[in-house]
Amino acid sequence: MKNAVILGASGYTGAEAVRLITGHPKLRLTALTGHSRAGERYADIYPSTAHLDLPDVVTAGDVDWADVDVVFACLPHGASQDTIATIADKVDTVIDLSADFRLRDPDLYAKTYGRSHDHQGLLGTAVYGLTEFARHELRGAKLVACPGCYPTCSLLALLPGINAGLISTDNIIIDAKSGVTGAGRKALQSLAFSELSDGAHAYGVGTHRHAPEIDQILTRSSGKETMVSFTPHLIPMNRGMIATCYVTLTDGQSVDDLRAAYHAAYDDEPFVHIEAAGAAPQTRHIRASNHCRIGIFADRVPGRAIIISVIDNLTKGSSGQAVQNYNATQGWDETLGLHVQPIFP
Ligand SMILES: NC(=O)C1=CN([C@@H]2O[C@H](COP(=O)(O)OP(=O)(O)OC[C@H]3O[C@@H](n4cnc5c(N)ncnc54)[C@H](OP(=O)(O)O)[C@@H]3O)[C@@H](O)[C@H]2O)C=CC1
Ligand SMILES: CC(=O)N[C@@H](CCC(=O)OP(=O)(O)O)C(=O)O
Repeated sequence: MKNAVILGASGYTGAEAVRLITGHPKLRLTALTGHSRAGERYADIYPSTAHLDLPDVVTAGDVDWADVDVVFACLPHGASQDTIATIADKVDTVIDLSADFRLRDPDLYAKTYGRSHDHQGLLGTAVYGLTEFARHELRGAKLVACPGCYPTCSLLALLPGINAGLISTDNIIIDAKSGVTGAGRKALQSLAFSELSDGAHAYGVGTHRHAPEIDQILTRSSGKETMVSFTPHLIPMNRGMIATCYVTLTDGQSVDDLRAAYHAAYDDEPFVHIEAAGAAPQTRHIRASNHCRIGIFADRVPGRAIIISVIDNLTKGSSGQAVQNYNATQGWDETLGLHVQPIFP
């Protein structure tokens, strides 16, 4: 057994990490941290866990780091890099769910996140953990930067086509929608039921911080400087996310070629599935699971295709992928702890 600590266990991704890790056969939770909720019983924060024997919530400063093997950091960006810098040499592995170690260029990080990156030595050691495309680097990694939820959903939809040279890097358009848990558990007027329960809106139009993250990976994969058009929306849904990607096929390529490339990339993957031709993926088919479903369509505009991807933002989009990444660092079966089936309906 490995001893695991969850930083930010009082938040939504932290709670999802608790749900998954308590079902993991090789992980034992030894500490849970919070910020404003430190000092509380975990069951008072999440009553659904009352039947579990979980540690009380403490601050990161109160954790006894002796014998801790792995830390799942479910903290806001900024707080995450500062906290990880104080513990990285005390534990074997840090799996960071925040944005702090995703962007390779510290200047781009500062521009995107409005603060400096103060731990650039650590930044240089981080592996970008989009598991399906990072296995070799993940094995033995000490610090893993889990991708953002929108980048996970979008990149799973785009990378097989980009890697096979079937999709042009020009004019990629990503239209994405997220459930409200994507914004975390904080109490904000803009996240109130009365503000959100019966409407939808775009946000971060032309400016969202996940666009440079997607650009970075597509540029690295294609070898061509790539910039995507990316617009996220908030929709009245609790958990789940959908990314509809409009792409141009490279000369002479067809949607059948595209489908063949996606099957080649994903048919052996435990968590990524291609829909039958003509079928569109639905968020309710992956709800509360680590699965991603992808639909591939010809556009009515000749030479263009539409690729649609769905994930659960709290599972494949954050804590599920985090557990999958830890399994990969250890060389374990990647599905350990992740046999949670989609909740339906
Ligand atoms: N929600 C999602 O779908 C996804 C989130 N992420 C990323 O995961 C991270 C966590 O997100 P999420 O769980 O949604 O957020 P929440 O707001 O739900 O939880 C944040 C957690 O961090 C703690 N915290 C807040 N401020 C500080 C601080 N200054 N120092 C230390 N701890 C602090 C909170 O403690 P307390 O509640 O006790 O105050 C809470 O435990 C973020 O970086 C987010 O961007 C990534 C992918 C998807
Ligand atoms: C609905 C909603 O607000 N979603 C969040 C994304 C959550 C996420 O993945 O953010 P990180 O990059 O910080 O990990 C947002 O758009 O900022």
